[in-house]
Amino acid sequence: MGERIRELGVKDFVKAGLSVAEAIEFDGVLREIVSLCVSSTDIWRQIVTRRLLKPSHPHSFHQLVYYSNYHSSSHASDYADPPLYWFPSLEQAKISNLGRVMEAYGPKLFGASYKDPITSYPLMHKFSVDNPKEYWSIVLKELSVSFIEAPRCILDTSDPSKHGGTWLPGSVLNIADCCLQPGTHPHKPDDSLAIVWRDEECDDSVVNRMTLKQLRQQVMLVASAIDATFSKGDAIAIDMQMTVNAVVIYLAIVLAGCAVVSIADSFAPKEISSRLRVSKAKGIFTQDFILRGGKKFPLYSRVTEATSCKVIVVPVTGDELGVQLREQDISWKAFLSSVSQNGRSGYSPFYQSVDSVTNILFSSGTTGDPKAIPWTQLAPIRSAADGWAAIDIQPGDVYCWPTNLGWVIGPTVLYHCFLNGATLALYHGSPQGRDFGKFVQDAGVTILGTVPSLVKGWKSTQCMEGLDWTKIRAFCSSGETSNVDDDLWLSSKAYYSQIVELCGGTELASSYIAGSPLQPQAFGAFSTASMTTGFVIFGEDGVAYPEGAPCVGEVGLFPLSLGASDRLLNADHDRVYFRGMPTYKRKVLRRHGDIILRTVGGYIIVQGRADDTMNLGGIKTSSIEIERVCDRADKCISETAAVSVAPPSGGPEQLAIFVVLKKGYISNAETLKLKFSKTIQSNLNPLFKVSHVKVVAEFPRTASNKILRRVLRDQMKQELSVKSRL
Ligand SMILES: Nc1ncnc2c1ncn2[C@@H]1O[C@H](COP(=O)(O)OP(=O)(O)OP(=O)(O)O)[C@@H](O)[C@H]1O
Repeated sequence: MGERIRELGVKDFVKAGLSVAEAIEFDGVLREIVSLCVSSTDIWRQIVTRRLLKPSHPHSFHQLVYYSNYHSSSHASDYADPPLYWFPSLEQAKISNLGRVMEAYGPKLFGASYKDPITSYPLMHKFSVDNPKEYWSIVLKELSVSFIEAPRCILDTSDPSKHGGTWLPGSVLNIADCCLQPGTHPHKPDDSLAIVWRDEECDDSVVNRMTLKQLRQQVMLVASAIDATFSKGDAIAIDMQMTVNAVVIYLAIVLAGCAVVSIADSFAPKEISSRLRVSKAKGIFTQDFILRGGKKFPLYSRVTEATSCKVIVVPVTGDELGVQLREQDISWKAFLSSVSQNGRSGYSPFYQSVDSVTNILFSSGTTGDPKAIPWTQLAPIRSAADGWAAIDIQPGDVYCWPTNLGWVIGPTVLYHCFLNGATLALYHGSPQGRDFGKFVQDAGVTILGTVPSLVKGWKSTQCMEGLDWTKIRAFCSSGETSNVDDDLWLSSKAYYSQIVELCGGTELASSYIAGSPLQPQAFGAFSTASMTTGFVIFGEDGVAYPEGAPCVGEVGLFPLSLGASDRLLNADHDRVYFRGMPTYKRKVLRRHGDIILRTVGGYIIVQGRADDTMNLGGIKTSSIEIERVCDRADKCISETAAVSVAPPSGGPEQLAIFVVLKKGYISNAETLKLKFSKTIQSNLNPLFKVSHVKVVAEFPRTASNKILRRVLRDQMKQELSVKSRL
């Protein structure tokens, strides 16, 4: 293991971009480390613990060290554990949220079996799955959640038709009020910072700040205005950038006992219209324009094309609107001025049962039409608990995740912050350029959330070079499979901070697999099922593989889950998530549709969606497995998408690979076909044959940037059928 790193010398380091003096110094320390360590993992652990690799070093140098160290351990077997890049320290583990709770409760719960938060993590996880009532009664005390009427119990399983269980029955609360009230545990005084933000094109000005008290006052004012215009229970949409105003409006709608309809600001009128129709929205908050990358894009006009219902229009900059309004619509300023003097002095939150709907979200639609998923007040609690355990969000953290309230991450981030006492950091502009990175630096962001395509862009344009991101103690990544090399780049920007992978679903209000601050981490892999989540991996026969066994198959979630959906507005919930699923220990499993691989050491790698699985010559494989090796087949490749298609004349499925080239590179399908064949045959399976390669300018994606492989598959099918008719 790691023999390649033992062969590296000063010359190699200089070639990878270090100065001679730096290279000599690095070589000296590396030689000492290598002579002391037996395994690649130990070598890497020493390198990162001693902070030998610096954010200022060129990426080529980071690559040289990482890949030389882990070279021979890759592809050792299909189920080998992935290389580790991050390791928890016992000291840190003990002050993490979950570690602290484990130190307090561990000896009582597990007796002499309890050792410490790292060693005993598997025990604690199992406990949370087997005893969700006890786990939740501990965690609820850690979150900023208070009930006006306490729940009768944590979980009631007496109704067999409710596969997911009845959680916190009888309880009454207002979850937005929980976000806005000060508290001592978590530490959330009135003068703590609730939001910090910066407008685009104000990159040299100080970061704006809003305390919890100021946020509460603003939210109450908007909630009073909502009361004056709408009725309790109304669905009210938000189609805006994720600005401070959007966050205030979101919380105000919930505080007023209405339901937010989340619509991403990138949608076309048709998509806006269908979301408003499905949710029966009574009104919509929007902006006159969107400001992104210095350009203004119309938004109000898109919304009016979609609906005749009342639109409340927030100006993108300043106080005045840049558009003429329809008769039924109203400006933000006029809307706020509808509040009487009385209404300005305070507001009584609308307390309602825990299962009332607070938000209607839409899944991204990679497998079909987007599903309209109602979030009750349980979903925010679940989201916050997930962030508490997996991301270890704490008071004092400054948490930034560029997204939109129309994607599950949007509302998730709000609850992550406000129910855990962290500060939300918002950049009012595009996250793709250096300006965003400067905001991250200036705001002192400690947790930065990402999606893989964003990281790919930052790395390839090198726009973040020279910025100081070393306050970041954890990155997060979600939405799509991340790319190992992009993550190597990202993590290196903060001396190899952890990247917490999260994979879940809008309908779960959480992740089902995640990283953990209590376990060593590997790029692009998950180290655990999220707390309280149990699952099995089952084969095509529907039979579950033994617990913990290395295997690959479809995931089936244990059905009991606080915060997971129990209804859909535009589809049959039972049919979508339960019908036709295998049972395990006499309980029907919940469908999630992901194909996952479990390694010998229990790491999990997402292989894609069940519908993206292909059968190549009788061997089942997944798109993502193929793309992982093809992405690295040549320097000219930006990304690849693999699909399989049945030829028009019938017969076995054929493998087709779509390629997007890096800017400024050229290549042709034939050359790439040879390269892909070679790398697939040597890294995956000598029997896999690449039948078609197509270079395209970009991939079709969902509005949230997920590759639509079903569209590529249809496109290839069509091309093949045209060819066969010629
Ligand atoms: N970190 C991640 N790594 C790999 N895949 C991920 C990750 N995060 C999310 N995903 C993928 O996204 C899915 C969840 O996305 P979402 O809830 O928007 O539903 P969707 O499946 O894309 O949409 P629809 O249900 O409408 O088809 C996961 O099941 C998984 O396939």
